[in-house]
Amino acid sequence: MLRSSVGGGQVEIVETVKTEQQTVSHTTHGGARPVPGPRGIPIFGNIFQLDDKIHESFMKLAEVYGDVFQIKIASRKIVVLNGTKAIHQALVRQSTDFAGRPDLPSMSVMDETTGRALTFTTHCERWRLHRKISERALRHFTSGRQVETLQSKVMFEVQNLIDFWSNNNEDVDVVLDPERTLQLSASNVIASFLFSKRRELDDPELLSLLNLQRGFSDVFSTANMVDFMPWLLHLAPKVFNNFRSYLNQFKSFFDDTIQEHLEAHAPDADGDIMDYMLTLTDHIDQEELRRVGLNHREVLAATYDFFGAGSDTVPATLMWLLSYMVTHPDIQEAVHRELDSVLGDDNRRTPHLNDRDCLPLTEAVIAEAQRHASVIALTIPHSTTRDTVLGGGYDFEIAKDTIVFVNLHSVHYNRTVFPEPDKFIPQRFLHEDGSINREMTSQLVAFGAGRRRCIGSEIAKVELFLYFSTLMQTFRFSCPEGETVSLQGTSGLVSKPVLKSLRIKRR
Ligand code: HEM
Repeated sequence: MLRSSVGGGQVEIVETVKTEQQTVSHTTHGGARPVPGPRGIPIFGNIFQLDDKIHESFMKLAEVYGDVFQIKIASRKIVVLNGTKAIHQALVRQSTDFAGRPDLPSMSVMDETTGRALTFTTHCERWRLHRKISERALRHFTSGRQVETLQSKVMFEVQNLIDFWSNNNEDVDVVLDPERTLQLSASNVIASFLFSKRRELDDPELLSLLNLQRGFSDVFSTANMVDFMPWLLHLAPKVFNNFRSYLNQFKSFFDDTIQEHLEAHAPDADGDIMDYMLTLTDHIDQEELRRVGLNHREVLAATYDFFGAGSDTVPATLMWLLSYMVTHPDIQEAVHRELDSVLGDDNRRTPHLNDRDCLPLTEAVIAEAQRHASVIALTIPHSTTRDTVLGGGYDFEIAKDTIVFVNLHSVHYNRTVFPEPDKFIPQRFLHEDGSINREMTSQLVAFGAGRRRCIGSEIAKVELFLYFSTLMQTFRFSCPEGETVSLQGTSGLVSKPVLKSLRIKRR
C-alpha cells in the first residue's frame, strides 16, 4: 500500500489506523445507569447555573453530582467529564468512543470557508489518516537532528523580539504592551516551520489576522451559547460574523502559500512541514486517499490548524508566565539566580534545550503556570462515536453523538494532587533535593489526553522553554507604577491574562 522510501513512517501510518479500529468497544449493557445531573428549565436547560467561567461552574456541579454529570444547554444534552479518573477513562481507555466532534452551527461556518481540516473533523477514517500524516510530519521536525534546526529557528525569533522590545538600546527600561509582539513572534516560529516564511513584528496583514483571532476563540469557547441556541444569532450576529471574517482572512492568508507548495513540490522534499506533508501523501496509495476523501490540497489544510493553534496558545502561556513573574517577584529573583548559575553571570551564553535538566526551577515555573492558568480550561467539544458505557466503575450509559465537555481545569485544581490549588507554588513540581518531579509534571493535562491530544505539544514545549528562559535571562519584569496585574484570565477557548502594560528593564 505504501512505498517505503521515506523511512519506515508511512507503514506506521496505515498500521496505526488498523490498530485503532481494533480498540475495545464498550457497548451498552443491562447494568448501566443514566448519567445524573441537575434539572433544567424549559427552552434554556441549565444555562442559568453556568457563569462566565464555565469550568468553575462545572467543578461546583461536580461536588453535587459527581465527576461525570449531564446538563442541558437549550435542548442539547451534554455530558461533562471532570477529574483525572473520569477524563482518563473516557479519553485514554475508551479513546475511540470519545474522539468525535459534534456537528454544531459553527462547524457549518467552517464548511463555507476554510473547511474543517483536522481539529474539527469528527473521528472517521479520513481524520485518522490525516492525523497520522500530520503527527508524522511534526515529529520529523521535532526529533533527531532536526531539533537543532527547531532550536535555532526559535532562538532567532526570541532574539528578534528582544531587539524589537529593546529598540537597540542596551540599557532598556520601558513600559510596553507585550501581547501583540509576543503573538507575532510565536506565529513567526510556526510560519517558518510550516512554509519557510516569516513577517516583521509590525506587519499589518499579520496584525489584522491576529486581531480577528479573538472571533475564533469566542466561538470555540465551550461557553458559546449561540452554537446551542442558534436563534440567539438574531440578538448577537457579531459572534459568527467575526468568526467568518477571521476564517476568510485566514484562508486568503494561506491560499497562495498552499498553491506555491503544490506547484513547486519535488519528490521527497522536506524543507518545511508543508513540503514534508506532501511527500508523505505521495507515498500513500492514491486509491486509499480517494476512498477516505483526502487529496494533497486538503492534507495541507491541517496547517491552518497548526498556525491558528501555535499563534494563540503559546503566546497566551508566555503572557501568563510574565504575569506570574510580575506578581511573584521572589520567584522571579530565584529563576534569575538559577539561570545565572547555569548560564553564567557576566559572560553569559544563551539557553539551550540541553540545559533543561539543569534548570529545574525554570521548568517547575513553566509547569505551575500551565497548571494554575489552565490556558485551555475546557477542550474543544468532543462527542461520542457510538453508544457506549463509561467504564472504570462509573457504568454510565452514553448514547452515540452525545456532546462531551472535558474539564481540564478540574484536573489542575484537584486539591488531593495539588494542595492549595489557587496559589502559585512552582516548588510543588520539585523534589526535596531541588530536582524536577516528573511524577508530578505527568499529572498535568495542559495538552489534553488520548486520541485528540495536542499534536503540537513538542513544538510548544520547546518554545515555552526557550522564550521564557531567554526573556528571563535578559530582562527583569515588573508592573508599571500605579498599575496592578490581574490574574483573572479572559474567557474564551484560550484564556489570557489582562496584561496591557509591562515594565521591562535589561538586567
Ligand atoms: C502551550 C501551547 C498549547 C496548548 C496548551 C495546547 C493545548 C491543546 C489541547 C488541550 C488540545 C486538545 C483539544 C481536545 O481534546 O479537543 C489541543 C489540540 C490541538 N493542538 Fe494544541 N496546544 C498548544 C500548542 C499547539 C501548537 C504549537 C500546535 C501546532 C502544531 C497545536 C496544534 C493542535 C491541533 C492541530 C490540535 C487538534 C488535534 C485534533 O483534534 O486531532 N497546538 N491543543
